Order: sequence, then structure tokens, then C-alpha cells
Amino acid sequence: MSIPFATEKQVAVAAVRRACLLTSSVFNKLVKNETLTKGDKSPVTVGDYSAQAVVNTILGRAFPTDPIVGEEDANELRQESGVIMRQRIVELANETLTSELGLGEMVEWGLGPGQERTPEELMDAIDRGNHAGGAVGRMWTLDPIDGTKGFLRGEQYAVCLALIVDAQVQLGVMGCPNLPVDASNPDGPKGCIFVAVRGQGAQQMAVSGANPTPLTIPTISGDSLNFLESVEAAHSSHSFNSRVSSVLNITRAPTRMDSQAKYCCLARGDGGAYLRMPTGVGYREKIWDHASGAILIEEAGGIVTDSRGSSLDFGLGRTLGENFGVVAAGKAAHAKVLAAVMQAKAEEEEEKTKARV
Ligand SMILES: Nc1ncnc2c1ncn2[C@@H]1O[C@H](COP(=O)(O)OS(=O)(=O)O)[C@@H](OP(=O)(O)O)[C@H]1O
Ligand SMILES: [Mg+2]
Ligand SMILES: [Mg+2]
Ligand SMILES: [Mg+2]
Repeated sequence: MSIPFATEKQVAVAAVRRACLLTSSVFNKLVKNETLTKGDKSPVTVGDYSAQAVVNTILGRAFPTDPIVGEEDANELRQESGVIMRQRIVELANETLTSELGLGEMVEWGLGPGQERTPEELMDAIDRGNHAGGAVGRMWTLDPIDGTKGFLRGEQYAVCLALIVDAQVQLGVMGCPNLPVDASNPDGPKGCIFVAVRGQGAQQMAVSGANPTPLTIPTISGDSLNFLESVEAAHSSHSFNSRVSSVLNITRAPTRMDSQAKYCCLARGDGGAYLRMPTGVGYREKIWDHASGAILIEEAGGIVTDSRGSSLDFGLGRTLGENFGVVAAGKAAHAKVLAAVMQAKAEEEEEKTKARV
């Protein structure tokens, strides 16, 4: 009997690995006119676009009928003003797609020497990410660089790819080129890939795909718990998290880290809980910011909910809809953290009411 999602896992690992090689190599060569500011004021670089072109090209060859919900689109690149960036993206994507085959890769996925794509094919590949999402059928979701701000600072970021079937995440692959392989040796080798398949567990492996090691979230109790949180204060409320820490008598400072690398660290026990509380009303979390991280935590034996205890709903389109914030932790810690979040919320409301009277 064949193992469910075995081919999907192999393709996704290859796609994420190639995208990681691209983003690591582009970082040192990024120049000023290779970053744009999007409508929501967030940055996007030639690295984000070319990583999306690479991953979508590979998925398009391996699974031609699967739709993709990807963060980026090629609108800006198709304009006259986007010509220089487009040329650079085509060069980077082709360099990455045509390099020699690595561990577990197949020439049928359009990889290897001689498999150059035209600029049009690569722009179309980026735009394959325009799918609207939804509750029915198979779809991939891709964040070609999650934590673009971290990427630009030379800190943490992740290439994140997940397969969703009928609103359930079945497979998640995350590549973290700047993450130390072993948290206890922060100056040691960097770069790891995290993989989870529903019912088959979670793993960390080298960027080459070698040395897969199973991951289980260790049980952390009492005040030794600590939080992982966003670097950007605009993305999640640091002050609310510190209130939750007080409720739980946590004295350790939170670990601030960009991107879904937070989920990866939690899965291997580098932190006790990931807390992401909205900073204002109106922002809806994107499915590509959480799908691969959520399955990694679940397969490593943890729980992921929103801040009200509801499960994350990946079947509502490109966003998580009404889900409010994220709470991720090991099985034992999750209930405790969620209760503390509710208490902190109640305290905050009470203070606001008092301040109004
Ligand atoms: N207002 C607001 N609230 C919550 N989240 C937001 C907001 N604006 C952006 N984003 C998304 O945050 C993604 C970055 O993830 P993190 O917050 O974990 O990392 S970081 O602290 O920003 O570096 C980031 O992902 P990338 O764009 O892929 O970097 C965004 O999708
Ligand atoms: Mg972005
Ligand atoms: Mg993101
Ligand atoms: Mg991104």
C-alpha cells in the first residue's frame, strides 16, 4: 500500500529546498531597486517573487490541476516600471530551476539543466498563486518568503508551503535558511527544513533533505514556559503577551522571531508557546502565514487554536476569516495558556471600562 501524500511530500520538499537556495543566495546580492512596497505598506523583494515563480513552476509540472493560493502576484512586474525587476526574477528563477538534481528530485518536475522558462511562463507561474481558496478540494498555499522584514534584516524568515484538502491541512513544509540546526548551538550550522504529514508525524531535516529527525514538543510546566512572538509590534500585540506572561508568572523574556520559524522552534522545544494577538481590528490572518506551521505543531503533538479556543479555519478563502489571533503550544501547556489569554483579555476589558467612567 502506498503511503498517503508521499509524492506530494517529495515534490514540496524539493520545491522549498530550491526556493531556500535561491533566497539565501539572493540575500547577499540584493540591491536598492529590488524591493517594492505593496499597497498594504509591506515589502516584497525579487527574492519573494522568484521563490514563488520556482515553487509554482514545480507544482505546476508535478500537479497540473492543483490550484495554488500564493501571497504574491505578478501585476507590478507586468508593468513597464517592473521591467528591471522582472529580468532579475527570470534570471534567478531559471538559475534555480536548472541547477543539477538533488536528493529525491525528478526531471519530470521540470528541473535540471536545460529546463529554462520564458519570462511569460514565469510570470504566469507567479500568477498561478491567485486562487481564491475555499472549503472544497485540493489546493496548495504558499508564502514564498514569510517574514520578508526578517529576510531583509538578515534574520529569520521561512519558505512555507502546505497542501490543504477539503479545508484540512494535510502536508506542511517550511524551509528556514537562517535557523540554527540546533538551538543549543546558535553559532553552529544554519538552515533546516521542517516537514509534517497528517498522521505521519513531524520532522526536521537538513536543507539537502538529508538526516530527517522526528520532532515531539517536550512537556514544559510551571514558569519555565516562555513565549515566541513576532518581531514587528504591528503584527502582534507585545503588550498583551506581557500581560499573559504576568498571569502565568512567567519571568523569562519572550523570544522575538520573524515568520513561521516560530512554529518550527516551538515544534522542537525551543519555546513554550506561540502567541499572536491582533493589534487592531480589521486585519485578517492569511492562510499561507499559518497552514504549514499549524500542521507541524499538531503532528509534533501540540494544539493550535485562535485566542478564543476555536480551531483555525483554512476553508474560508485566502484568509482565516473570523479567527482572532493564534495560540499554539504543547498539549499540556495549551489549555493553561488559553485560560491565561482569556483572563488577560477580561482584565484588559475591565481596565478599559474603568478608564471610560
Ligand atoms: N497587521 C498585521 N497583523 C498581523 N500580521 C500581519 C499584519 N500585517 C502583515 N502581517 C503578516 O505578518 C507576517 C510576518 O509574520 P510575523 O509577524 O510572524 O513576523 S514579523 O515579526 O513580521 O517579522 C507577514 O508575512 P510576510 O508578508 O510573508 O512577511 C504578513 O502576512
Ligand atoms: Mg508579505
Ligand atoms: Mg507571511
Ligand atoms: Mg511573504
